[in-house]
Amino acid sequence: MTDQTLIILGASGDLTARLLLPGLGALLTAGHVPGLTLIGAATDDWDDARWRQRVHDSFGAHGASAAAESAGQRPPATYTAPAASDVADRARWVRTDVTDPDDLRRLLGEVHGSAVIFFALPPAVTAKACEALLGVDLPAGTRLVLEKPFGTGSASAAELNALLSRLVPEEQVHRVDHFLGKSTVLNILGLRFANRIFEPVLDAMHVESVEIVFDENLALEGRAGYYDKAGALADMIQSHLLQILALITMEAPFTMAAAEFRDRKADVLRATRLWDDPATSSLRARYTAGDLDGRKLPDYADEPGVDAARGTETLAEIVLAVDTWRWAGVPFRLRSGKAVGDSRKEAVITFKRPPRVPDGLHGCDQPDRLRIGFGPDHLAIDFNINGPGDPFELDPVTLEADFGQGDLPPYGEVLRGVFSDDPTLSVRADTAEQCWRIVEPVIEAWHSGAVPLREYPAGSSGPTLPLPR
Ligand SMILES: O=C1O[C@H](COP(=O)(O)O)[C@@H](O)[C@H](O)[C@H]1O
Repeated sequence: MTDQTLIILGASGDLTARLLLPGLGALLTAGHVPGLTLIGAATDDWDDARWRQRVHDSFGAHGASAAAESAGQRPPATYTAPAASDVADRARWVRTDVTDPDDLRRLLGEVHGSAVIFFALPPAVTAKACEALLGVDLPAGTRLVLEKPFGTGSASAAELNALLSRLVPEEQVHRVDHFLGKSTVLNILGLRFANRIFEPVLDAMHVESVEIVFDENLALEGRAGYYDKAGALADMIQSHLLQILALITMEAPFTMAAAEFRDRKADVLRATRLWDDPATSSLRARYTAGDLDGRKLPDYADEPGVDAARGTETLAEIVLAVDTWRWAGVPFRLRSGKAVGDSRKEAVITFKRPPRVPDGLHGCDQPDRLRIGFGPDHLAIDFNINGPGDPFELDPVTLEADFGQGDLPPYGEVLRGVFSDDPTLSVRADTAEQCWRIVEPVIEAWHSGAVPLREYPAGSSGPTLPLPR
């Protein structure tokens, strides 16, 4: 493998310390990316020593634990293996205005081997940095890695895509969605396409509804600068939860080659739309002061850095239709909230009732369900059997299995794809635009005030929408 240089633009930020560097540390510790040089770049007046300390800290046990725990995984002891320490010891800080072509040219002069440029920047700055890069010769094979949110709507995503296509070929653009690096999310593929049991009943004939829920008991956690501009819809649904929907609904690719896998995901997202009017198919709400796990949380509007007038939602829910032969008529509820008391992170496929239960079998009307947990990672099947006691009295049972954990935390998995030039787990240009297209009627209705901003006390379960029948 040739030497590579990872340049992080916006390297002094929270994303770099909290997720990116721990993921990188895990990857290096697992023996990937030999010969890596790491360069941090931002306008901050840091030096190599300060950056190296940041890298060491994030590679160390604390950062590693945070990354692993947020992935619902058991934290490994440490990521400061010699290979990771060595990269941290040699890391360089290059003070850079990422919107200035001269600065970027100087920065790229430091590249050893091929370059990976990670934009750990807000969307507007990312676009400016890409424009500045148009005036710079990029080393052959340069990969560009972009974080969510990718644009702020389908038009700005299309503009950014057009800009990126002038810099490098699409296969060298990696739009990161770290949920695609979660082992439990990727397990959906094995569950669906490597078994005979489930796939034949995953369709509109057998499935009543599908829920994809990511309710967290985390609140704002000091991220107002980013979150207050994004909100729950863009932060979680437009990005991560639509990727999960694509994995649950896509047709089987012939091979796992990036092009085929991404084609199948794109097919199904193109067929996805809001179920009905945003007034009935979307919900937005914001937490007010409350108690959560013994912590007193302030009203979201009083959190430091929040602009209450912006009306940002901390809980969003939408109901979608997937207009394919397989799924037409099945409602998909996508929901995510912050500061929710009952932390629930799962996809639940609820099956229709059996066409007829024989007279004389009685006592239980629980529908069959397949539940895929995203933290902790597990799989459960709820169904009815005769059970103990009266042999004609039905009882609900649950078969459960814990998914084995992946070797790497989600950011490590995604970065592995970037460094090995494999875009399978990255979001393709057309898909990024489709994901905005799907939520745009909701955004417009929310902006026009057609859907009121509801409230829920922090620590409560928050409001929900009735599912269409
Ligand atoms: O990208 C994000 O994801 C996290 C949830 O993912 P996890 O891997 O940390 O469980 C979410 O808390 C955050 O708001 C969002 O930006």
